[in-house]
Amino acid sequence: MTPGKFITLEGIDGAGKSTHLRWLEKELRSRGKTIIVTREPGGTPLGEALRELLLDDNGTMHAETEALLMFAARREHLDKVILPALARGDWVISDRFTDASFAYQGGGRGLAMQKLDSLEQWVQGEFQPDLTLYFDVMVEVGRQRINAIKPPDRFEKEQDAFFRQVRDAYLERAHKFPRRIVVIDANQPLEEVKESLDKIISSICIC
Ligand SMILES: Nc1ncnc2c1ncn2[C@@H]1O[C@H](COP(=O)(O)OP(=O)(O)OP(=O)(O)O)[C@@H](O)[C@H]1O
Ligand SMILES: Cc1cn([C@H]2C[C@H](O)[C@@H](COP(=O)(O)O)O2)c(=O)[nH]c1=O
Repeated sequence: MTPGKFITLEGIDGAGKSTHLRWLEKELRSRGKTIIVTREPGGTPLGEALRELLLDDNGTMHAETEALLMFAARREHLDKVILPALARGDWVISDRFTDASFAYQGGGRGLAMQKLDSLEQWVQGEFQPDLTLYFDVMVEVGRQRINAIKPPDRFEKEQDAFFRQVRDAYLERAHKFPRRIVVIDANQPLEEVKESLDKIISSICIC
């Protein structure tokens, strides 16, 4: 059996991940892959309950509590969804994974990256996505897109300075892991982003 692949999509809020995830799912299905679409925080009943607490716009929590809950949801997600699907030979596409913890809790909240390294090691060992598509967008553009569609959640209520730190941390991750993380310019119009994505999927030959 051909082993499955694990693809993650990352970016600041409003970068366009969810929009392009739907396109990617369709594209890979048309190539005969069995696709499991999931998200973080979430993806399991417990993870979705944690997501509600984490995104609740009236909620407050210590930055370390936030990081621990993200990794707790991830442990469950790996155990119940991601690893079993990959073992069956399915492909898994996740709207966010561990890079988001480094970007939001590390970059945005300022938690020590070594603490996140330890949590990562504890929860997933050496396991990493086969491919991460990072949708890079200017903070102002992401915010405009989000504001146009829904009221902000607890993260989306953060100031631009927070999102600049998140974006910088994502770019640092992309620099550190150039073979895994592909940067896509998501400031472009939808069709152009889709074309870039199409080229990447074809050129990296993950199929
Ligand atoms: N390149 C683009 N040009 C114009 N509009 C876009 C582009 N990409 C996405 N959008 C629009 O921006 C809005 C937010 O997109 P989407 O929900 O895909 O972002 P997201 O990265 O998943 O955000 P979040 O992380 O907050 O869920 C949607 O209305 C979508 O149609
Ligand atoms: C996995 C993960 C997520 N976050 C943040 C990033 C987003 O603001 C929300 C999820 O909302 P989305 O609409 O599904 O993008 O959660 C985080 O801070 N840390 C994480 O590890």
